[in-house]
Amino acid sequence: MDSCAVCGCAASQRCGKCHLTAYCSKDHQKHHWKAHRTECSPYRVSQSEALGRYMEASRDIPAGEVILKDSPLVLGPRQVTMPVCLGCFTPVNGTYSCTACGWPLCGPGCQGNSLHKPECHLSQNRASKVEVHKFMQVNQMYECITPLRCLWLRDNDAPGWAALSLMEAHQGHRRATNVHEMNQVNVVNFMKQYLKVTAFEEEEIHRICGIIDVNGFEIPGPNILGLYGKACLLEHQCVPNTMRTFDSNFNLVIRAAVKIPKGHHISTSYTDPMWGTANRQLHLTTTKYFKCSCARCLDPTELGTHLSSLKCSQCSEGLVLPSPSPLNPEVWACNSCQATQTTDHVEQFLKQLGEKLVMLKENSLGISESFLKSTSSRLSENHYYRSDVKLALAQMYGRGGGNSQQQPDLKDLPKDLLERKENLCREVLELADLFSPGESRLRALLLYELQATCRERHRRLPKRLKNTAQSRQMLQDCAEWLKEASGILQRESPLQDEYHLGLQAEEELNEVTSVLARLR
Ligand SMILES: C[S@@+](CC[C@H](N)C(=O)[O-])C[C@H]1O[C@@H](n2cnc3c(N)ncnc32)[C@H](O)[C@@H]1O
Repeated sequence: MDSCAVCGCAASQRCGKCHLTAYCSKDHQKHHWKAHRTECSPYRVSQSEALGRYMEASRDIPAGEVILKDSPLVLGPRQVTMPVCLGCFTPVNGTYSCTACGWPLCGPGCQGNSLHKPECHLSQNRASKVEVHKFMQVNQMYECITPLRCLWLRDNDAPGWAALSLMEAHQGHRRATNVHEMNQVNVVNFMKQYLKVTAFEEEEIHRICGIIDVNGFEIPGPNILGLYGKACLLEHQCVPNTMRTFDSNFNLVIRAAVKIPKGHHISTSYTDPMWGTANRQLHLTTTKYFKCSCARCLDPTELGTHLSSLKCSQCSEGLVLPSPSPLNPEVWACNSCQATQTTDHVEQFLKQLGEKLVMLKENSLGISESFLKSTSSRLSENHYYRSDVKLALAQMYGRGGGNSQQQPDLKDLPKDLLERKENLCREVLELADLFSPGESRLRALLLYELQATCRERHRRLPKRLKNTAQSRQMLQDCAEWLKEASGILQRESPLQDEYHLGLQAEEELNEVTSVLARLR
């Protein structure tokens, strides 16, 4: 039974807005409103047959508002990882191991790290210490660590275990999959046979593996997976209305990316919003066990962008789209001449192109441009493969350095390539704003590149044109883009490169502002 937020007595009513704070009577609720209104959660938890539990806005939420800050219930290495320190997650090479259990650590400093406690205790049933031999490559021994940290809650943290146990595991769907088989070998059998951990039933271990897959958040950068008791309730949408960041303590912060009106569902993206429909669906069905049927997924044109469309090889104008629906394409058909291609043929073609794309090396400007040229007659202009390459090029042009070929710095970039960089930024930005609306990380990265090209154009102007209204406006735009980019990027954790780019953007903003002040 809940207890009343005012007197602590048994409470049978809840705040009608957030559905979280409880009261014993209407009087106590009224009395508490003055204090509660500032903290009344902007979301409430609802439930439907199609979604299970989900969050909806309990009032209008303005863009940028923090909806939720959630501390991790469990942090552990991702399932597929090379050996990392089980205290701080940095890669390890075996030079130091925990003196109690034998799992490699980065050094004695991490031996007392409380994160390492579960597997350290649970690995001590062995007659000898754990031995890891395979470093600097994926090592299956680590697949058991995050499950062990979850299972540890059962006997050591009752509220944490209760929160974890409420999470969706999709056990029924998982049972017939390869993932279940792999979990049986690498987690269940490994725990029993190698670690000699016998305190958990097989079914319980599988359920935890399901909970990790369905609810885990990958923390960008340091190879960590986190489970969060509240944020796990966020539903997926292919055009989400929130953005998420992690602070340096791995707390998850969810902000409204756009205004979310009262009653609207609050969503995040479980995939990369810049992927095409088939790839997003594949990820969702194989790791989250549901088919997304949002407006974007149901629209063969992906909201008019043609992110997944091909160009017709039979006629010169048409685009080839999945038909009758992207969720169940029987064929791919040209929207001009109606010529069709089998789904298998399209998948095979995209698979081969995808393999080529993976081979494009970082800093290979020429090869990336050739990829765009060679695919221009086969893929739609915005196709996700092309957009991926355009994004890479937008960031590469003017970066300088480079490994094999020396790439020019921005100041030495020929005029046509400076223009090319600017156009690429604008093209990808349009897609990013549509699929990750609001203040997304991708928008910030693109604004940073865009302002760099625009400032460089200003720098190249002859002296007499540097102080016209038009050229001052160029710098004014740069200042606005830098301000927005630095604000977005500095919300990231200082553990991430993006945060440091945010600091750099702020410094550059100061430079632009002082140039503008001198010009006026
Ligand atoms: C991280 S959990 C979200 C919370 C979950 N609904 C619950 O009740 O615990 C992810 C699961 O929610 C459901 N879900 C989330 N977004 C969905 C969507 N757009 N369409 C259908 N199901 C969705 C799926 O079952 C998915 O595996």
